[in-house]
Amino acid sequence: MTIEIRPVTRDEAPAYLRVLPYVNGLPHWEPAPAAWHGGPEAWPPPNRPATPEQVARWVEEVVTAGHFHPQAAFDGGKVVGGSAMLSLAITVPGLREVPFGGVTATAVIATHRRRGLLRGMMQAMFDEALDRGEPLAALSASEGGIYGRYGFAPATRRTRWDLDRAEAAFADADPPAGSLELVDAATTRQAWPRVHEEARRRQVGELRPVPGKWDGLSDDATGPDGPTRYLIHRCPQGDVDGVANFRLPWTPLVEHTGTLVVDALQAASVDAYRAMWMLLTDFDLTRRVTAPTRPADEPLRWMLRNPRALRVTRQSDNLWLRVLDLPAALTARSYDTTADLTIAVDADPMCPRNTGTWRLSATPDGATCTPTRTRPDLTLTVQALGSLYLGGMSAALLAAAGHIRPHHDGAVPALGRLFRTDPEPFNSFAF
Ligand SMILES: CC(=O)SCCNC(=O)CCNC(=O)[C@H](O)C(C)(C)COP(=O)(O)OP(=O)(O)OC[C@H]1O[C@@H](n2cnc3c(N)ncnc32)[C@H](O)[C@@H]1OP(=O)(O)O
Repeated sequence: MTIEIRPVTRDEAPAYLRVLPYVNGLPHWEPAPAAWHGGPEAWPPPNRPATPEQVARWVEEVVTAGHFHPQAAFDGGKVVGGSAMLSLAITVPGLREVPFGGVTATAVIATHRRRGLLRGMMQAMFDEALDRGEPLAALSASEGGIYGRYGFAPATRRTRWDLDRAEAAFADADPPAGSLELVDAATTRQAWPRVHEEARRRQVGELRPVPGKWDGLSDDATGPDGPTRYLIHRCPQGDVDGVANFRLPWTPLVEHTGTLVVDALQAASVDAYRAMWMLLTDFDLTRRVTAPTRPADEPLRWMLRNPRALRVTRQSDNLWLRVLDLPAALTARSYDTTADLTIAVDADPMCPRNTGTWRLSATPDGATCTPTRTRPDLTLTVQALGSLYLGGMSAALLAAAGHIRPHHDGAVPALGRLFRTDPEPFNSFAF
């Protein structure tokens, strides 16, 4: 078997797409209970294999979108695996925007798995991302056991929670300022980009969406999931500052009847956030609300008279991060404290320039990161650095798990103080 790994030409794009599970109708999410997806079901229903018209439409998107960079593995000229990077941007500590390569649309056909094809494509994508000046890579992992070996590690979390309507009383029941409106999909397609743009600039971990992200929203009912309904909030001046997509799905299971599912909710103000949740948690003829893709630290809990009523029913990793260019990444974010720390990174064969000892001199105004020969304060894996980068992971926890090795007392607390951010990083959607 001679495998060739290289970018995909326009003529090869249909064959690249057809190896992908979401195109050929094979499972593309891990089944429960370890599933990373947020839906209430044990395993999401499979897609039907794409029609030739759909493939033709996606080919146009793949080859014409400047931000889409596909790679494929060829065996005897036939596409047997594919992966792609999207050029995106993420909000990092200091509320700065940093470009990154988002790994997506990845698969190797069943006959060619476990032979290093994904490793080969990943290496090609890392090299291209570095050439484009993207110091980070990120992804959502279909399975938790695959991506650590390429240097990725969980950097944000997401939770699914349930709240029974009978327990959803708010501690402060006064109506928030502004007004709510139930709207159609066309209005929502306009509202989402505005609200998300405002919110993502204030939330570490949030992503700049790809063009057309909300174009697919519709008012059509699709099967038992029911049509998506849309809610917006306007501030007293009339501007939209909150938006939510929710459903009232039909189910044959008595225990799931009367469930209102909030698929997405984003607010650019506290009033919009509180007003939307007040309506959605007290919807007539429902019993409970379930929200599948929410931050681990949901302010709603602390708005309730009974905070315990909001029950987390699934928690999983969300965005996995990989530092490709260590000095560029560490100087792209800011730090709340002033500190000098010397960190050594274990061997990183896929991005060898990361390996070595680095002196990070951080202040709230900026940081420098330069190679040094001095004795390090601590040694860590590139995975630990990926988990720490957005400020959501405890350095003490990673040290206790053996991913950080301090060389003197005080090194791990100093690292923790330097990297931690509040609130916890969160990305409201994947790519
Ligand atoms: C970011 C996303 O797009 S998520 C979607 C990912 N796609 C899927 O899950 C679709 C179904 N799965 C697949 O198509 C393939 O299994 C892939 C793409 C995940 C992996 O492709 P492969 O070419 O088999 O991976 P590759 O051979 O490079 O694997 C490298 C290592 O990962 C291991 N590995 C790969 N997949 C798995 C897995 N599912 N579970 C456990 N280990 C795995 C291999 O055994 C190998 O181990 P080694 O480094 O110790 O030798």
